[in-house]
Amino acid sequence: MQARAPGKVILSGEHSVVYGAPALAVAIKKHTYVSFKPVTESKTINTLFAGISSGMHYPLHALSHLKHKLDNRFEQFLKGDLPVRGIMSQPDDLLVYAMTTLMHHLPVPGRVSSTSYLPMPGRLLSESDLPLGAGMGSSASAIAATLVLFEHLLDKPLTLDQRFEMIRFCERLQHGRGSAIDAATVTYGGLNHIQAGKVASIDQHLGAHWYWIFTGSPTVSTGECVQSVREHFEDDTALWNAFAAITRGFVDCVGDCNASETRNPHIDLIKENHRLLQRIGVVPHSALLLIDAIEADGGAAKISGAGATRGDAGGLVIAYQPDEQAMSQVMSQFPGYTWGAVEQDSQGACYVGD
Ligand SMILES: Nc1ncnc2c1ncn2[C@@H]1O[C@H](COP(=O)(O)OP(=O)(O)O)[C@@H](O)[C@H]1O
Ligand SMILES: C[C@@](O)(CCOP(=O)(O)O)CC(=O)O
Repeated sequence: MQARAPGKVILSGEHSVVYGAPALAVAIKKHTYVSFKPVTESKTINTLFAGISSGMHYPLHALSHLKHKLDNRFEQFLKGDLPVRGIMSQPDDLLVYAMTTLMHHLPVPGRVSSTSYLPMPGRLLSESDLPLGAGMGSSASAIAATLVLFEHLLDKPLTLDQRFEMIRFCERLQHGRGSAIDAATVTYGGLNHIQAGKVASIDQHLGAHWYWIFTGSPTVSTGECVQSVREHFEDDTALWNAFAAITRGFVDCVGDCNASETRNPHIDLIKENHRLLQRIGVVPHSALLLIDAIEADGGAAKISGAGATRGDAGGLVIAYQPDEQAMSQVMSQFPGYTWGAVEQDSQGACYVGD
């Protein structure tokens, strides 16, 4: 039994979304796959998450306790008594928490005690095309696939909106007070407009010429980056309005631009967006060199996601370059970076099969 969920890239609106501006993000054809194999003679959920851990055993009878413990730690985080990284003890906790949250939510006839929440024992496995902490939404993607998997297993489907809310709820253990961007894109797929926690799907295709480039994991977490930007720019309404205007520009032209013969307005919007991201200090020097090289060849590029307020790696960069050869040539000057075309996935998290 397997489910999968896409990753995402943010086209516009990172950071400004925190101050009420809109954001535009797209689900991409890079997936997390989560599967479950029942093991009847066992009494645990045995995790096996490729590239994440060598596996943990979670006794079924202790799952409710784990959930309460993590919920309490989140409260401590909210009070400022615990850093966000202190909420979970190990990376495996997140998907086990997601599974347990779903069980607790479901109406179980005659449920009288916490033991009636028990799921069946077995192996919970995952593998992913998404690098962790790289601005591609790996945690929301893994949570979404886990929820879909157990919804199917228990024959209790959530509505898309319920699933979106539950992903946001679980993701808070990893991201603290993050925005709805990741939960929205992994749930609904395609292009999404996110503002003040509300999501609207945009029935358009992003089109060609978009690229993602991974410039290495930032040493600073998304939460720290957001905090540092907040300290300096929280009250700069004019700045956040300028970001908002750019995102609205993207939304206005996203479908139409594909058919246009004239100079593509994406290029100017991305350049403007990049200048504003530089102003808030989230574009490290290495990313700047790459973006300058892409601009010199007639394209445009910007940080996608939190970026980094210190350290040399800037995480994910997205580029728009109509000339495919120019893109390959410029990337040959940066052999350390992985990159590829952004392929839109119109489908959100879904069940794959038995
Ligand atoms: N394939 C996966 N299987 C299990 N857990 C995953 C997987 N991908 C991500 N996670 C969870 O998400 C965490 C990474 O979250 P984070 O560093 O915030 O990355 P991102 O910004 O890509 O969401 C991991 O430590 C783990 O708890
Ligand atoms: C900086 C921010 O706007 C986007 C962060 O994106 P990511 O975690 O780098 O994918 C924070 C948020 O929206 O929660």
